[in-house]
Amino acid sequence: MATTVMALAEKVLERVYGTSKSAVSVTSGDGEKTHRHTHHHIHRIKSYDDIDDDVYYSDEDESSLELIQIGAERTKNVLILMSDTGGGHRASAEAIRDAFKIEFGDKYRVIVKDVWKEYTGWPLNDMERSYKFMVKHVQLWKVAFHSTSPKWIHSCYLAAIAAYYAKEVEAGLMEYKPEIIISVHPLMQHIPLWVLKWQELQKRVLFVTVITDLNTCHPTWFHPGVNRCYCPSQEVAKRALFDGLDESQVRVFGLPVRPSFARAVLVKDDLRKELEMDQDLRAVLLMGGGEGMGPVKETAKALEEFLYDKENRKPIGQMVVICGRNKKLASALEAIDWKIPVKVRGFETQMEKWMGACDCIITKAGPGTIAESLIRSLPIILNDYIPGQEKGNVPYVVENGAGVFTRSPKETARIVGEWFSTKTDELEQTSDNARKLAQPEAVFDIVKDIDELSEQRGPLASVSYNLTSSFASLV
Ligand SMILES: CCCCCCCC/C=C\CCCCCCCC(=O)OC[C@H](CO[C@@H]1O[C@H](CO)[C@H](O)[C@H](O)[C@H]1O)OC(=O)CCCCCCC/C=C\CCCCCCCC
Ligand SMILES: O=c1ccn([C@@H]2O[C@H](COP(=O)(O)OP(=O)(O)O)[C@@H](O)[C@H]2O)c(=O)[nH]1
Repeated sequence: MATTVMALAEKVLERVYGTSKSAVSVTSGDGEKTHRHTHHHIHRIKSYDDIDDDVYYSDEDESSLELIQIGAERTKNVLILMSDTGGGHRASAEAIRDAFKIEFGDKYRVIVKDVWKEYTGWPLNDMERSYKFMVKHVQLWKVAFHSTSPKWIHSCYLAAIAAYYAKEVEAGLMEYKPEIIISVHPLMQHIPLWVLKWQELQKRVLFVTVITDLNTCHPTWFHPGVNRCYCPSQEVAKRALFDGLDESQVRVFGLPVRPSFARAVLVKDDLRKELEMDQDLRAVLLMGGGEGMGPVKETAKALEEFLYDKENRKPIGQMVVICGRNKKLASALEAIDWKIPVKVRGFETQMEKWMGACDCIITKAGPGTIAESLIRSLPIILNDYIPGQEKGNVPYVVENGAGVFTRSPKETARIVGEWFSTKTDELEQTSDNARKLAQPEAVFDIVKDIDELSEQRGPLASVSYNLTSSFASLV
């Protein structure tokens, strides 16, 4: 069934492209090629057969058109496809970009893009809002996640979308002339790969997927047409093999976390001074992903009770609450007159510092936050998860002894209270287990493997966009 649908999808694309491929680009009055965005910006770009070996154009920030002079060793373009559905995909994309820079300097030019948002129309360009709505109405997300799991169902949806937007996606991909495309999002395999296939670029452009879910990920992550599929855990690798990927395509290095987490040496005492926290009291970090989701307020109130020694009228711990983009939550918490030292913060850009300054963390089961906490050896209390992709993160943490799961704010606060008083040994042991599970080098292993793959393809000259039959024939 799935094969039939894939074949149908290809037919749809064939229809879309047909024989006349002139709709993507138009020729301006002066004879130069121009290229039209769905945003109605018109960018002047060179067609690929116009590109000579020494010079190419880049308009990375959309406003400036810069001319890049290239020496003997040309910089390779890497395009990372992501979407801001949750905070994790962007964090992983930025981690990969930073690791490329650290490992290879100017050898690669890395661009992080939400091609759906920038180039297509509804509903793809509005995924963030739709996703937020769906996870708020959690049953709706559960049905959408599970009902789209069979390959033939999601292939149908994606083929329908491709029929509308393949050309726009193509324009988005081609604008950056990538030699390497990295997808860090479950819905960014199929359509880009179809586009590459139809442009006969599949053999020249390296396409890899970096999965950012630790266990029960959606099957759209797995596409047999990729050069590599980087899985963060053995559980995900098993699913990839089960879904038809070959062992040679699969690598398990861990979830990519920003180098500022992986490589920085941070001293707790210094961090507490810098962040103006109490120097002596143990500290708990409370958060709910990039959007500040889950029972954060209730848990903060319960923690206040359990971290206050009523007999001696003094706190036994302090608390940091990071609300992410949830401004309503931040202002509600700021208005409270706390009995213990509390820091309420909005969206923080230096999470590694706040994590480094604390002794344990309470969070929903977001994979990014979990991987970062493990690197900082933080015992984890998971207090919520999004059905589907985050469900499997709970056993991943609990069965490895790196934390516990409870939905009850009171129970959560009781555990923290004990960790900070009578059960400090348990806190230490859980912290050790967390450290053992951490994979701080994952992001570097991933970029090194991509570099190796790209080197195996030979010098860039042979990969350059010297196209005669494919995209060049569009313009
Ligand atoms: C009775 C039948 C009803 C069927 C209704 C189905 C209608 C289809 C509508 C929606 C499609 C739902 C897609 C499900 C596939 C999702 C794959 C997945 O795992 O997505 C996860 C990401 C979010 O990333 C996760 O975020 C987490 C934190 O929040 C965490 O960080 C984790 O690591 C991340 O992986 O979700 C998305 O990006 C989904 C966005 C869906 C928005 C839906 C809006 C509609 C827009 C376009 C329709 C696209 C339809 C394509 C369908 C393809 C089928 C898969
Ligand atoms: O104020 C904040 C809150 C969260 N994050 C980061 O956002 C990501 C959240 O990803 P996760 O997968 O945990 O959950 P999501 O937000 O995708 O649901 C992690 O890298 C966090 O460190 C951040 O940088 N600043």
